[in-house]
Amino acid sequence: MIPTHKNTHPPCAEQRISRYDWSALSAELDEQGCAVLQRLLSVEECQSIAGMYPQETLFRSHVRMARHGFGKGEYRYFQYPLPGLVSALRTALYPRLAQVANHWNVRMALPTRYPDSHATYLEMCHRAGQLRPTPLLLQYRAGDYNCLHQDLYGDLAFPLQVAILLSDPQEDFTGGEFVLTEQRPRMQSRVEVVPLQRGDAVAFAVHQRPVQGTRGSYRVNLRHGVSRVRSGMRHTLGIIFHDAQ
Ligand SMILES: O=C(O)CCC(=O)C(=O)O
Ligand SMILES: [Fe+2]
Repeated sequence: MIPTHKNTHPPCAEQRISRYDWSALSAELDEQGCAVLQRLLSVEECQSIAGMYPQETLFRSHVRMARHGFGKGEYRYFQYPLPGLVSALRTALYPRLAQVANHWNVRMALPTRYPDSHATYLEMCHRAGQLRPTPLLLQYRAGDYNCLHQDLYGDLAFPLQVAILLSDPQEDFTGGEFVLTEQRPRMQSRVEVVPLQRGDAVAFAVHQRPVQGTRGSYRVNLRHGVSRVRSGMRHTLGIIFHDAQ
């Protein structure tokens, strides 16, 4: 029998990241502070990652949001070594976002420049005492929500992060929209609701970004959160690029 050379392996993270139009995504990040990478993960990959939630040995800590006033719902931070796909996505996404981050810092007149490789950036975090991994898995049930926040865990903070919706908004849950707010100096705040399908990733600014004004760039302060889940269950994978103190 003639073997069929159909490649049934999922593409490696670097390959799938390189398929996106990064000049369009970078322009969207510059203009809006967020951009969606449609269908970054397959349905099977989403189910497999969401299915890790009860496997306690994969995680370093478990946070019940209501106890801290963060909202309602729960999340777990992964432990090193991260699951293969989570680690590969973190490594492959970083250099694309580092270019955007460096461009932003030029525009905001901030001196920090980010290295090209995530391994080098993690070494910087580790030298600064930020050793604990930050990728996390979130789980929301009906009535749960995530208050507006910024994921800062020490002096070093990479200015962009990624969240991947692992549940199907048509089948698994209703409500539970990803939202971003942008606080502008001496102006009213702007809100953005980001529509996501299962497997979509949203890249967004962690805490500040430049906005082009009539007389140069000014800085805005961002927060993100999730509106109340009306029914069902919603899982998200969060990829944060700095490690935590
Ligand atoms: O559940 C979400 O969509 C948001 C998760 C979140 O806050 C994060 O990934 O940092
Ligand atoms: Fe967050």
